Amino acid sequence: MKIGVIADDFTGASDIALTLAEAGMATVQYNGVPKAAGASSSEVAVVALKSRTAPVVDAVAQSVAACDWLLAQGAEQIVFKVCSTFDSTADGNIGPVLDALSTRLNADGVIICPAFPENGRSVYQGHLFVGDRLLNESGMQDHPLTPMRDADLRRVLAEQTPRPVAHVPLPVVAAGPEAIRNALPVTGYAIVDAVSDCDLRSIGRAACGASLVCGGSGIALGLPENFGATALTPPWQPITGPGVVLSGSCSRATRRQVELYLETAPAREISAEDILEGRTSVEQLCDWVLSQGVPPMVYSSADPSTVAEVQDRLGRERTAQVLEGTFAQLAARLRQEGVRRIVVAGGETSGAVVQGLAATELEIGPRLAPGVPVVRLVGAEPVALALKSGNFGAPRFFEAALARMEGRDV
Ligand SMILES: Nc1ncnc2c1ncn2[C@@H]1O[C@H](COP(=O)(O)OP(=O)(O)OP(=O)(O)O)[C@@H](O)[C@H]1O
Ligand SMILES: O=C(O)[C@@H](O)C(=O)CO
Repeated sequence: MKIGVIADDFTGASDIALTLAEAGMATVQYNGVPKAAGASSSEVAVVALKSRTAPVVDAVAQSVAACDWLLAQGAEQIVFKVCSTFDSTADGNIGPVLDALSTRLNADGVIICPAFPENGRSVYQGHLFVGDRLLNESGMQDHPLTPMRDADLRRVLAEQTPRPVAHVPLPVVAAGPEAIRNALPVTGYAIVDAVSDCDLRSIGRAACGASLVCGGSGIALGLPENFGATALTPPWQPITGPGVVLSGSCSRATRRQVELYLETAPAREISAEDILEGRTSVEQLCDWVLSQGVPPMVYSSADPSTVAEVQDRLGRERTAQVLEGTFAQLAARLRQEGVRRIVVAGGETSGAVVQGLAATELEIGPRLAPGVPVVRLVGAEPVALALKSGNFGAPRFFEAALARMEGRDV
């Protein structure tokens, strides 16, 4: 194996798996740290963790276990995949996980760059932008689990680690891989600016031979060339059968997608309180989904003020547990009942659904949108999944994804 990726959430895992698969590397996504050896034919293994919002000690333990497994499979380089909006809680988890991985891999001067220009994320003067807005004015300041209220990544990371955090500015990046390498500090980390894919390719070349790099999926754009890979479109065998959309994401892009899908398909909104007070159950939801013709949608997506009120009443963790648990159980039941196409919106929601489906391994198919591949849950009855990050995808993503799963375009 050439590249081993540790992803801090499940949509992020399929995002970077797509980048590496499109660059021509044989890529498999594992959900959680596998118990056995991986496929010997794969060049990239992406281990998807649900560690972004986990307590720090758990996030560190899971990440180090993933790293050890990847090293045991022969990984030559480890990538720590974080969100392109650098999502982290007040306690971390990016800094503490990076510290543990750096120690494990004896890495210093580690490149960190979450830029993903195709989806509007760029890093300039050490600050993260979403489109033309600073991160803390992009909507991410209201994220239900990881509100991002500072766009200066040097400061955000410095609060999470005792190690020094340096900065490699854009003019150095523009000067090419050698200039970037020369600008890396001898200890700690470097936030590296990037505003284009060309910058990311240079950064990838600069990372040739580095034991550890960290970023969004954009960080992987330039890495495959270091291993002699050439681009291709991952193949896809259509999967037909009943479909469903499960949306737990409250991000702006998802709320628009939900709004538009509501115009064309049957939908049921769920709330943590309805579930806790017995007004909604997994059984009822399952029966309702199965009785629809057009692939229906079950969603909890709500605006920031509704989310804040619910979290005040029930607590952030309890709300997340109840909603994610419902989506996970519902997905498992629906699969048993023959549902074969599942579109999931939201990273935490996707993690819960994939765990509910007990999916240990996913094959990466072609892109449905930048950062979102269609993936196949392998088995006697294969299931097509789309694990969509909250802010990714065009307004009519749900409909398009369900069609592409069965080999149609809309
Ligand atoms: N109606 C709701 N009320 C309160 N909280 C909610 C509601 N719906 C969802 N949430 C919370 O929002 C979280 C959504 O997180 P999720 O990671 O799935 O979406 P996202 O943050 O938009 O996606 P990504 O991480 O890919 O950007 C849920 O885990 C839950 O805690
Ligand atoms: O990098 C991103 O934005 C996504 O892959 C992701 O991790 C969102 O959860």
